[in-house]
Amino acid sequence: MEVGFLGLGIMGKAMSMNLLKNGFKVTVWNRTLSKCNELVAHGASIGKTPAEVINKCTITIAMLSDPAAALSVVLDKDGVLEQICGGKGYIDMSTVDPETSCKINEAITSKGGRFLEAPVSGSKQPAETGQLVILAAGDKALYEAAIPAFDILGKKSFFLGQVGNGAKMKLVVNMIMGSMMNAFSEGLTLADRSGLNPHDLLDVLDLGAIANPMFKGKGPAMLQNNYSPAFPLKHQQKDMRLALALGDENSVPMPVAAASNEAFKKARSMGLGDMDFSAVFETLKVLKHSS
Ligand SMILES: NC(=O)C1=CN([C@@H]2O[C@H](COP(=O)(O)OP(=O)(O)OC[C@H]3O[C@@H](n4cnc5c(N)ncnc54)[C@H](OP(=O)(O)O)[C@@H]3O)[C@@H](O)[C@H]2O)C=CC1
Ligand SMILES: O=CCCC(=O)O
Repeated sequence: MEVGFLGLGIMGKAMSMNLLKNGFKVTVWNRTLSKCNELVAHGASIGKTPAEVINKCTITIAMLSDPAAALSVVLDKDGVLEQICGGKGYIDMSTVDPETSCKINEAITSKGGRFLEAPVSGSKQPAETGQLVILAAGDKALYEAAIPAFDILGKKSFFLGQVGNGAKMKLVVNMIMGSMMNAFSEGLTLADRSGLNPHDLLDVLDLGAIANPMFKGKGPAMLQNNYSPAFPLKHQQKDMRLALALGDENSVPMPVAAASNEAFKKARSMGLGDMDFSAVFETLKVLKHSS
């Protein structure tokens, strides 16, 4: 199967590499074109523009940073829209809001193309090992055509109905995750400041009802001030902001998420946006120094 792939950041690089290693022919494009070189060394072809990739491939996947990037790659000059047509499918796996996804759907389908949104749960390592959870919605026939690729990329795919539902599910999940990361950071800080060993807290948490892979995976690195980015903090803050907007639209009070968003904004203002989202822990250390 031949697929196009637009966006070779942390996730896109790992996902397209995984497709290549599993026998797919892949044509890649990235805004910073030099990032295509490593994929080419593993057998990928390059498209010089998104339009060129769409022209070559029946199905093209995108994994881009945010709503502005997702819209730009479709609508701007040399973008997806210039070449999309009947018989071609476009799958956006970026995390965006439902409105952005609906706009892209309208643009693609107005040219006769098929559209599926398919954001993912899971980070850099699950992307490398094909263990993502795929939250698809939109064109069911395109979903079925993409299953061979989804089976490589993920451990489970959900089809959630109409366009927007995948985006909503992803935002709800990441809203919970961002709030948990803040509670975890506060817990580690409280343990330390009240005279406990935070490593003991990690052990206690791991044996109880709130044990989870995020605490287990990120906790030891956080205690070493290691925030090597798997999920960049700027993207987590973007997801909190988009989830809060979804809460506004649906009149859902979300004081916990709102407080977490403020903490991520503070971390961004401290220059931590490109670090892993667990670097929100650093915002609490600032309080210590200033007290
Ligand atoms: N990292 C993670 O753990 C996860 C991330 N996600 C989501 O996946 C998406 C990608 O994340 P990730 O790979 O971590 O992000 P990165 O920041 O590593 O990569 C972002 C990608 O978007 C491209 N890009 C940014 N702005 C534009 C633009 N205006 N036009 C064209 N391309 C643009 C970048 O190109 P360039 O190289 O030129 O900058 C790069 O390819 C995000 O929506 C994120 O929320 C979802 C699940 C997990
Ligand atoms: O959007 C990023 C999600 C990261 C994760 O699920 O670990």
